[in-house]
Amino acid sequence: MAHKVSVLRDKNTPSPVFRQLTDELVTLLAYEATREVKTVEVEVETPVATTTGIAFAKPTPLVVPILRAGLGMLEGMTRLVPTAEVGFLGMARNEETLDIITYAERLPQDLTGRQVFVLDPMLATGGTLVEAIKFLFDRGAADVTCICLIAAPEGIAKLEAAHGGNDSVHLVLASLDEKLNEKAYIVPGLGDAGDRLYGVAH
Ligand SMILES: O=P(O)(O)OC[C@H]1O[C@H](OP(=O)(O)OP(=O)(O)O)[C@H](O)[C@@H]1O
Ligand SMILES: O=c1cc[nH]c(=O)[nH]1
Ligand SMILES: [Mg+2]
Repeated sequence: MAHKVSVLRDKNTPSPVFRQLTDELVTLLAYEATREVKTVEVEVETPVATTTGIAFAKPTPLVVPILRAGLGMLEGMTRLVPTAEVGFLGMARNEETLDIITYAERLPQDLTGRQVFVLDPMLATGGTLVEAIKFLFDRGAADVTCICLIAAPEGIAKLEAAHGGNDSVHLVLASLDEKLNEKAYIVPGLGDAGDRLYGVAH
């Protein structure tokens, strides 16, 4: 995993390779993130006999990539949990004020009892994830697991302060980096994940 993160960080890694590596990394992280997913026993008919298998418990788990950069993680996640449902949140950080603007959402109004898996490669100040988690709990989510590639200690601290007491909030990471710079970018980080994935058109 560490090797993949190193290539991801390299500013000379072009978007197609960056996308491929993001996809591979999230599948590795998703394995860890879904260890606690609620399951139920189901009867399975094999070509030979009837047996007991397992399936996701209802309500179906919900995967929520945070646009733009979270989208780069979606395929890798749905490859591991193909029967999960997918909802979308579009959130952007104002680079001057660091305020978070939620500019799009396509999510069920009622998330009562649902296990939600949030996808976002970067946890910098924590503003985006704190807001996203609040949004999901406000709609009734039972449990939120955030899958990120890289985090700064400042972002972890903000998440702890906002949701630390809630043992239904979980975080899975590929790398905990050193700090934020004066522009609130993660150091050493990988730059702006959305730009690295999709080019600079924002
Ligand atoms: O922890 P924070 O300080 O909130 O920063 C992290 C957020 O910043 C980046 O998104 P950005 O706002 O650049 O939008 P993008 O995903 O469309 O690039 C990244 O994808 C995270 O969502
Ligand atoms: O380093 C950072 C910080 C915020 N958002 C990013 O995409 N990268
Ligand atoms: Mg983003």
